[in-house]
Amino acid sequence: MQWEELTIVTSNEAQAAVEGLLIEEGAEGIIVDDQALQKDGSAVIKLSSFFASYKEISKRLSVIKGKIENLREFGLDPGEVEVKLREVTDQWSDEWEKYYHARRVTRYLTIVPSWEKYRLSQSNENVIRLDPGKAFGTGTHPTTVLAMRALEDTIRGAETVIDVGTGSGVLSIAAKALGAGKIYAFDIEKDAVVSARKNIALNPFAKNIDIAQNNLLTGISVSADLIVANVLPEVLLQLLPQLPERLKQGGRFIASGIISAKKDAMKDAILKQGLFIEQIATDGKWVSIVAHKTAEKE
Ligand SMILES: C[S@@+](CC[C@H](N)C(=O)[O-])C[C@H]1O[C@@H](n2cnc3c(N)ncnc32)[C@H](O)[C@@H]1O
Repeated sequence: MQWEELTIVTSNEAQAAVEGLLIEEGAEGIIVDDQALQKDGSAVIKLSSFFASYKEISKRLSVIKGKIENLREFGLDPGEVEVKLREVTDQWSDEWEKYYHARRVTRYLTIVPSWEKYRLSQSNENVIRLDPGKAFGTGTHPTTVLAMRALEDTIRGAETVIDVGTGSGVLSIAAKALGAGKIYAFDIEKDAVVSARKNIALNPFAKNIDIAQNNLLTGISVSADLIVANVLPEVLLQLLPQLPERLKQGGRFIASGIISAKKDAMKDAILKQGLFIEQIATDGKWVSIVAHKTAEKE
């Protein structure tokens, strides 16, 4: 198969955000070189991302460059950005598999690549099998891990869950492993829906998950006990006004994908929807927030 390899050199602090952008543009995989150096010897991050040729990513280059420059508005300095595009025919996925191994990402959840053999080390460990067609599909990104930790703290059993921006489906599968009931998973990207379906099929316990292509919760009439969304802050801001109607009384919202510079703005925006913040967690420069609909005793 013909691929286009888009290589972006950026700063360490912008790495995760640029990865997020590449995923949203439809990258099928990303290889991160965190040992790269610029000509002057300063440390940089080199992200090699792979796109199917038919996606004609070359037509999106100026948009991608613009989005990277816009990260400055979110308090992230992408440094001196270099962007290169070339055609490749080799099997990048062989390369990818070298970097991706089983990892216990939270107390109870372990992510295991679909091709890797794995023996449980503890009886309370839940294994999630994933085939990372997309980089966020690895389940090991800090924003995904924060969301999974919040799911562990929140799920008691049988909750109806909505997963907004499901990507590889990892959070829906995690919610199932933790005992959730019915799950509705949505993503704006058709490829993500396909990838989520495949990953759900890899995990036989993950039954009762409906997946559909949808923009946020527009046109959705389900009410949920729990809504989880790991998406970029600007997407979270669009989602917030839809939450009060879709959450049951006492229902919870888990927001992840928040860069720490945006934490206070996000808290304010959540409070404006009449939700109450009950937990804020951080991992490096990433923040997750858990909020609920009805005030217990604040
Ligand atoms: C950062 S990834 C998270 C994937 C996965 N939930 C995880 O935690 O690893 C964000 C996902 O949100 C999706 N997304 C972005 N904007 C969206 C929108 N307006 N409606 C639904 N999904 C959206 C993207 O396609 C992408 O799959």
